[in-house]
Amino acid sequence: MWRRVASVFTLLAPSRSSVLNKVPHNLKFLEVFATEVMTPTEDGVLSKVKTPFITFVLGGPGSGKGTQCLKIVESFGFTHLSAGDLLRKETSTNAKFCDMINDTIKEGGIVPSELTVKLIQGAIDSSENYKFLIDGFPRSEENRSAFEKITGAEPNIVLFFDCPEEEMVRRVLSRNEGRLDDNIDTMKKRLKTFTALSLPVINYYSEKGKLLKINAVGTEDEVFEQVRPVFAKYEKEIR
Ligand SMILES: Nc1ncnc2c1ncn2[C@@H]1O[C@H](COP(=O)(O)OP(=O)(O)O)[C@@H](O)[C@H]1O
Ligand SMILES: Nc1ccn([C@H]2C[C@H](O)[C@@H](COP(=O)(O)OP(=O)(O)O)O2)c(=O)n1
Ligand SMILES: [Mg+2]
Repeated sequence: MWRRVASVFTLLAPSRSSVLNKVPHNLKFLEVFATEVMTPTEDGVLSKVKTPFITFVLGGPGSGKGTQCLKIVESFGFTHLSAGDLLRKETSTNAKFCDMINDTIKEGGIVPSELTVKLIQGAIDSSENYKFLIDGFPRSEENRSAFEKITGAEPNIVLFFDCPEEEMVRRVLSRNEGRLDDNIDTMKKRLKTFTALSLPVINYYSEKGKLLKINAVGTEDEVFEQVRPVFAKYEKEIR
């Protein structure tokens, strides 16, 4: 019998009730790509459960992360969680943080990690899926360490969309989604933030051997032809 583990974040952090810590503590199951575990149900019967498969999707602003995530969802059935989308949604539902989030986004900064991790954790926990694309996160070492500390989890793989600055600027300025950060002043600040805070995270995963670098220049389909084999390789873990 298949069932999804109750909550991703209960798998590794026993003090919190979330899917990631339903599996024995410190097992580092995400690194060994285990996708099924035997877990006792309330009546004591052992049943197979799927463990989460987490992909971080990184790249500068306008590099095409969101666009490629939609294609990955279509082909491989992932749930797409964009940190930016979660924060923008929060501005319409949470009056307390609305101004802080909007100001940070407009200034090209990064929202305090605790809030972003909480939103990601909540979205994972309320999903029935077990495979997730976490898009635009972690964007700083602080983001990364907060995620690890709060959830006890690590990504299975990390995609990095590598795109020249001029191309990112061109794409952002013609994105036309009415976003308050899609203007040249914010974009300049975002590129500085990317270099100063996000590139170190990308280097961290590269050194760990988890980074899969994708050339983001080309048509959407051409870029996806580089992405597809990455997930095809993990077919056993994500089917
Ligand atoms: N390969 C591509 N070539 C040209 N334009 C693209 C490509 N991929 C995405 N875009 C466009 O560039 C803009 C930014 O893409 P998006 O997916 O929102 O990037 P990100 O999420 O990394 O900021 C969007 O208007 C999108 O339609
Ligand atoms: N981990 C994150 C992700 C996004 N944000 C904020 C700051 C970012 O500039 C905005 C927009 O992020 P989003 O991923 O939607 O932006 P792009 O798709 O890369 O253009 O949200 C954040 O503070 N922390
Ligand atoms: Mg995006």
